Order: sequence, then structure tokens, then C-alpha cells
Amino acid sequence: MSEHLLREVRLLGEGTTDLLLRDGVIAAAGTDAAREASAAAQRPDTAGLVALPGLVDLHTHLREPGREDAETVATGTRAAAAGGFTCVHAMANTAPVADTAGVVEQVWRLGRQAGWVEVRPVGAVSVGLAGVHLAELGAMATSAARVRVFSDDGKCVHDPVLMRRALEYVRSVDGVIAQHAQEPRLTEGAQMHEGVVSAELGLTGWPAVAEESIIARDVLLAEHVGSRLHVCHLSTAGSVDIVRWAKGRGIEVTAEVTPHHLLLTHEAARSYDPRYKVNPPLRTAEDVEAVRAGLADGTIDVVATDHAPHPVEDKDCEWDAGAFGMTGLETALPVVQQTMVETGRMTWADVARVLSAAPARIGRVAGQGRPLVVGEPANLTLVDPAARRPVDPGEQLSRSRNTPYAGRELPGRVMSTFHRGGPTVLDGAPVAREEVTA
Ligand SMILES: NC(=O)N[C@@H](CC(=O)O)C(=O)O
Repeated sequence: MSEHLLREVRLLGEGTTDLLLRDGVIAAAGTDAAREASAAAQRPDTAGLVALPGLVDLHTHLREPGREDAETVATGTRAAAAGGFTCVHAMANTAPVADTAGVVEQVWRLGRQAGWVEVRPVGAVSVGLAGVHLAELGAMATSAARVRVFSDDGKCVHDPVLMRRALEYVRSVDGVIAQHAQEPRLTEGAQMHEGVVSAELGLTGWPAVAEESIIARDVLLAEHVGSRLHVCHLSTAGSVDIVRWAKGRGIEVTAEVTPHHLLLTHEAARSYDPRYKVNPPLRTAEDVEAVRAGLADGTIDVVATDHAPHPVEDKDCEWDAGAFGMTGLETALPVVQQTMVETGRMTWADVARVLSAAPARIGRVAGQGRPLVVGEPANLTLVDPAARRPVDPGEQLSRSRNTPYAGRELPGRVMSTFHRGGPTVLDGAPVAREEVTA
């Protein structure tokens, strides 16, 4: 088993300490760490790096099975490790759809074989994401993949009766329904946020009310049946208000925001560059302000990447023909540092909460999102917050290159990631899998 002594790391950006990782756990901390380290312990240069619990993504599209040209479990999870993640939830909109125990077990096994991060498959709510019949939620929950998060993401569970039944059903497995809130009739043919920019560009708009009306309905349904609801990629000021109201009422609702909705606005569409085309769409500056405030005050629980890789032919085209979605695993932490830490709205401890502890709790992932103390599993990431560099899509490890940040300078760099005590990234470079499993 590997042994690593991490000298002078800043725990959550605060005081400096040493950590000894051995046999997959944090074996010692403080002055004990160096004393207990054996001569064989590796000693990477970690002085001054911020230590965070390994990041946990609630919303990743790994595309396998079915769209291995865009991403595979192996390439997507290697990109995740490079971004500081030790666990990702793999969305169900694959081909075939992850709506059976067989498919979720396949994805889970591919994740284990790849060895970069823990892969937790998300199960579809409805058969084939068609929104008509409930998928085999119980069989997915009791399979080897132990599914706890169910979502038709990419499609909204629009039928209120199906949504009610799904909410009722997941109570018995301590699961959660993660809703992609998009009223389908209000967004037919939509290409971008409905507002002044869509009017000027002549593109069909996706109005904020299409998201807000579904969230309003679903928090009331969750209250009615006494179940857990999670709101995917919340993007509007009105959505923040509804979730705040629901939490105040004691409804068991949690919500996520993506890095791109924390940073970018619908003004980006003026370029007609489909790299900025995403679902839900980039919104207004007022919405960006509201989601930042909602994340800072705890209304929004989680930052989730919605990493949505697409091959070049689906993005290198006219806006109307472009696919919705952008990559995000390798830039999530830098965007959160820029928008929330450097603006003084959040501390590194808050970052650990929204990118690790809260998503692990919502997904019921044991051994992830834990405080970095002796005896806990050694899932952690080390960040150099002083680094600044432009995003180079050619350097990214995802199989797809559809990042909206190409050429943009972002702060912070993941220097090392440890998954179950083994390094997946060391000194800024991925560690070959044979070394990980050695
Ligand atoms: N977020 C996106 O823009 N795209 C997602 C699915 C979706 O949520 O529409 C995808 O799978 O590509």
C-alpha cells in the first residue's frame, strides 16, 4: 500500500499541518505525521497547498455506454481526478439509458476498473427517459451500484403523477429525485435565455418561468408526500427565491448551481459560438448575482458541474444546430475560486461544503466529503490557489473540448488528488492507473 507524507498543507486554507496517508486512510496529522512516516513514504512538494476533502460531483455526463466518441467512463473520470474530484455521479441519459440494474452495474464496474474516482451511477426515473412509466428504481437501488440519486436529466419529469409516484417510491430506499426543471411546452424550440439578447439575436427564448414553475410544483409535491427533492442546475433568481421559501417551510429540498451559471451570462450568445449553448441557458447578470448570493447563504447546497462533453462536430456548427452542454470537471474549482472565494463571499471551508460534503450527503456516499482528520478515508485534493493560467482546451483530459473558458485566465490549480489513499494526480499530472492500483 502506498504511503504519502504531505508536509505543511493548509487545511481548508487555515492553519498549516502535515498529513500522513497510509493504507487508504489519514493515518496521522500534525507533528505525529512526520514521526510515524516510514522511510519508504513518498514526500511530494506540498508546502502551502490548500487541502480540501476530495470533490464530489452530483452531475456528470460520462456518456458511456453509447457515446464513447464524446467521453468514456475512463476518460471522464481521469478528467474528474485532474479537477480534484474523488467521486462523480454519472447521469442516466446514456444509450441505452441507465434505467435498469444491468446498465447501472455496468457503469459502476467500468468506474471501478478505471480506478480514478468513485463512480456512483444515477438511475433514470422513467423507462427510456420517456416520462411515462417508472423505471425499476428498487432494483437499481439494491444492485451492486447502490443507486440513491434518480434523474431523467436532459428531460424534465413533466407528468405530475409520475413525479409524485417517483418521490413516494424513493422514500423506501432513502433516495432522492434530482429534477431537470424545464416545462417542455414553454421551451419548445428554445435556443437561449428569453430576454433582450434573444430578442435582438432573433433566437427562440427559454423563459425563466419554465424552470421556476416546475420547481414551485415539485417543492409542493415533495412536501405533500414527505420526500426528498433535489433541483438540478438551478439558474434563475426566481428559482433561488422558491427554494429559499421551501426550505423556510421545512420542505426537504436541496439545489445545485453549475460553475457556468456562476460566471457567464446570456451576453455570451452574441458571439453565436455554440460553446455557450447549454441547458438551462446562460441567464442575466441579475440571475448570476442571485445564484451567487443563494450559494453563499446556503439556499443552494451544491456546486455541480453538469459536465456535458460533445464531439467537435456537434459544436463546430451554427448556433441552432449545436448541442446543448459544456465540459466542466477540470474548471469547476477555478471558477468557484474566482466567483465565490476571490469575491469574499465564501471561505475554503464553504468550498469544501458545496463541492464535497453536501453532494456526498445528498447522494448518500459513505467515505466521501468527510473532514480531513485521522481515521477518515484519504480522499482529498491539494490546490495551489496562487496559480493563474489561461484555459487551454488542448491540455484538458476530457475526450471532448467544448469548454466555454478557452483562453480565459482562471485562478487555482489542482496539484494532487488522492483517492482511497492513492495518488491519481501528483504535481499537476495524472498518475498512470497501474501506479494508482499498485
Ligand atoms: N446540460 C446540457 O446542456 N446538456 C446535457 C443534458 C441537459 O441537461 O440538457 C447533456 O447531456 O448534454
